[in-house]
Amino acid sequence: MFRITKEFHFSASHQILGLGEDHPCARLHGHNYVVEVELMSEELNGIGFVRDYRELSEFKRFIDDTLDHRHLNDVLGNDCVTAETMARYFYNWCRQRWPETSAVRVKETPKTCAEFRPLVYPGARAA
Ligand SMILES: Nc1nc2c(c(=O)[nH]1)N=C([C@H](O)[C@H](O)COP(=O)(O)OP(=O)(O)OP(=O)(O)O)CN2
Ligand SMILES: [Zn+2]
Repeated sequence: MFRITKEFHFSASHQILGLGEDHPCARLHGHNYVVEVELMSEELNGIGFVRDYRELSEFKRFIDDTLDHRHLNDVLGNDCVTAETMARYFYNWCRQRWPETSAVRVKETPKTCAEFRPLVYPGARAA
């Protein structure tokens, strides 16, 4: 099995409501987000790629156009924008375009990481 990853970076604000008032994340704050997209395949295409990293530039454009330097609660339309919910949101976005997508990780800080990975990897053939 082959596995490739590519990182994407953006900055945005959010506020997690429903936490106690004394919880710092209930206050408006921001992160320099790092999103890591993972693709897996048992086969390579004729070039020897799981998929050309350059094809993932569409995800970079999506992030820049819709999320970068924005307030995530407004963009995503809810007040529970956690690293976990973002990882699932990004997974679904990537999976619709690239069937080899196997997981997405979201890092809000250098010390934390949330991953969405379906329990059963649906599998995909190389494009
Ligand atoms: N399971 C989750 N826990 C928390 C999330 C999350 O998305 N999922 N988010 C936050 C905050 O939004 C933010 O990420 C702060 O996290 P925290 O680790 O508390 O960051 P700090 O830099 O303040 O941590 P230090 O321990 O002071 O370094 C909180 N929890
Ligand atoms: Zn936060």
